[in-house]
Amino acid sequence: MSRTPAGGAAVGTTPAGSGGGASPVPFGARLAGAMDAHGPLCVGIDPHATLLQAWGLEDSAAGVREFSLRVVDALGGQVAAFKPQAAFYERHGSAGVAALEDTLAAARAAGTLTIVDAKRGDIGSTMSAYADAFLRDGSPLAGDALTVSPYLGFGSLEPAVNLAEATGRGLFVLCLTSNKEGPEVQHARTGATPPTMTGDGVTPAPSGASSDTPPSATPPSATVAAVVAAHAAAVNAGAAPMGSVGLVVGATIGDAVTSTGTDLDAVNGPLLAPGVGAQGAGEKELATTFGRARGRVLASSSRGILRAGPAPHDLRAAARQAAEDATRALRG
Ligand SMILES: O=c1ccn([C@@H]2O[C@H](COP(=O)(O)O)[C@@H](O)[C@H]2O)c(=O)[nH]1
Repeated sequence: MSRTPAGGAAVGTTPAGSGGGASPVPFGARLAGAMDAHGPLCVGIDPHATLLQAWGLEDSAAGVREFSLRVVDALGGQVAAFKPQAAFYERHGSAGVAALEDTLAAARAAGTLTIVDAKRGDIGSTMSAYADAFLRDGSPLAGDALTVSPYLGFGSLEPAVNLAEATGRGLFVLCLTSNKEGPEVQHARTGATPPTMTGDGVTPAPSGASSDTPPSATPPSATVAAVVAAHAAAVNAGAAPMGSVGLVVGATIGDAVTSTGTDLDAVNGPLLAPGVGAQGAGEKELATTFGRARGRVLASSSRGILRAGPAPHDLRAAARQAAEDATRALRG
């Protein structure tokens, strides 16, 4: 089978680590260009066993590789981004991880941005190793961005934030996830005070009461999601057209942005919105969930598009429809 991209020029998406020596174009700028060129849609590559079977492929590393390369062949150069889900590759061991590497290389060759959905997070010293694996130029597992978990504290992500900035890559930090179990953690209130912005930049949050606060006053209480968003806002301050540290905010979360007091307007970074398609969110949810931040939303659908395969023209039709729906909802 030919592995030539199906066509369509990607604007402003020069992959990170593509050489040249000059400072890399930041991920936020590259993603903004790709969304303008192709619409605000990310196609998830999730080679579920059931999908492999439906496509006539075996549930093996070879099947996962073939599935993924067919998706890239059909849609490369035509959508803003691909989001391969690492779990579906890792379940096949080292050969599966090699299939993920091949998928990332094929997407890079097709000129389409990749978000590796691996949701990594650990203490800072270990986070450095994850950053090295997924964000370093020349690493076979490096895409253009990585999903990360802030639940060891946002500061533990610093090695990833720093390496992403140095290499023109991006992060998507879990904030308000699309699953129904997320609120028990993400809506919880915390004694931590979010970092606050000043005209000159970022001021770290005070650790205790300020001198004009009565000692008995209860410290301000923000939700976990609001604190995570405020940290991202602090990192992205001043970036144009937007910063490179985005958030994961599911399209299925209803009014949780408002009810948790999460200030998405201030984030100034991309918002990856899974939950479109198979999890039930559509045009209406995309239009109503993100408020004034909707222009920075990248809608993400995996099974909703992949189920249309394996014929390339059917995949393309499903992706085109999803991109049109997302464009109407988010940019109309
Ligand atoms: O909050 C989140 C974060 C990540 N995901 C991932 O996105 C895809 C969704 O797949 P669909 O087939 O479109 O439901 C999957 O890889 C999840 O792990 C999410 O759904 N929600």
